[in-house]
Amino acid sequence: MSGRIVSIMSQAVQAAKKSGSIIRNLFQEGKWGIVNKGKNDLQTEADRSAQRCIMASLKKRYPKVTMIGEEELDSSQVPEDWIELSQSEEVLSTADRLPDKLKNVTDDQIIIWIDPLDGTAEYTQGLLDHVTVLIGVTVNGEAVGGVIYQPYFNYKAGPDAELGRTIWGIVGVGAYGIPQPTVPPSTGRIITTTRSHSSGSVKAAVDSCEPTEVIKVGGAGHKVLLLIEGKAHAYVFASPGCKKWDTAAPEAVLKAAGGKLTDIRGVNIPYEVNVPRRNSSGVLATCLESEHTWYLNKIPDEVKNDLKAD
Ligand SMILES: Nc1ncnc2c1ncn2[C@@H]1O[C@H](COP(=O)(O)O)[C@@H](OP(=O)(O)O)[C@H]1O
Ligand SMILES: [Mg+2]
Ligand SMILES: [Mg+2]
Ligand SMILES: [Mg+2]
Repeated sequence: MSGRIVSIMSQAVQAAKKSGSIIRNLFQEGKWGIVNKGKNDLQTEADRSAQRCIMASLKKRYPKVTMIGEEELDSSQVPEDWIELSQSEEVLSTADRLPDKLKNVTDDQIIIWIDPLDGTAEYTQGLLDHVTVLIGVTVNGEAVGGVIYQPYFNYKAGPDAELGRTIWGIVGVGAYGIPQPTVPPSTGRIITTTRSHSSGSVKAAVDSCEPTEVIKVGGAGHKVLLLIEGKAHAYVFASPGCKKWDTAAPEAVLKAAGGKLTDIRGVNIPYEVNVPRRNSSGVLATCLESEHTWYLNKIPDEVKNDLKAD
């Protein structure tokens, strides 16, 4: 089954774009449908509809692949025009560059992790460029492919601007959709972290890294985009709040771009089917793989010990 990963990724790119147009339509129509899932944890009609679009689309082509989405809902019945079966030519054209270990992968080795709307808190507050759609592809528990679609990219550029951009990557193939190769900011130590889910340990970990600037924004996808774009050096989140669907796609795209994402202790995040959904030991990501150890050594042991894996 050579090329399974490329095939899935090529449809995931298209499905992410389609779900982005559903998110924009719902926002324009003011259809909020907010449900409170827990403390500081909202779900909107856009979260639900985007997930149903992505799940139903990918399930149609890959019925045997395990798919895990953030929202608990049934995606078996969706409007016909939400089913996106097209494939991105750009992704397909990279098939001959796939590393050997990603060739001949079978459906039972793959999990697709879907965060239909990352940055929901910011979405409800009108901070629209913080929102991303995340589709991560993992093989044998390792993040290998990811799509980060930013539906409101360019939304401040005037009524004629084209909205949205797609960033995708496959480890060993490369990252696409960003204007230039990833390089960190040339000066300072710029750290990005949560805007809406802070805590004592989140703050302690950021402070220990001696930042010259802290960028507090919503969404795991958005924060990793800041790294890939060379706007921040590191993403530091010493909290158990992020889940596997928050990190799978960003981790893969960042790795494909030359960066690194692990938990706050430097341990790789596992993505096998039975793992707890929470990333209970936090997130530490850097623009460059080579800078990861520096940040890891700065995180206090108390913080590392407090954030034990489930
Ligand atoms: N304390 C917490 N409780 C619930 N979700 C949390 C959380 N901390 C982080 N998250 C989730 O992790 C993602 C990134 O968070 P943040 O923007 O604060 O960095 C968000 O995903 P969603 O918006 O997809 O739910 C958010 O809900
Ligand atoms: Mg959520
Ligand atoms: Mg999320
Ligand atoms: Mg979400």
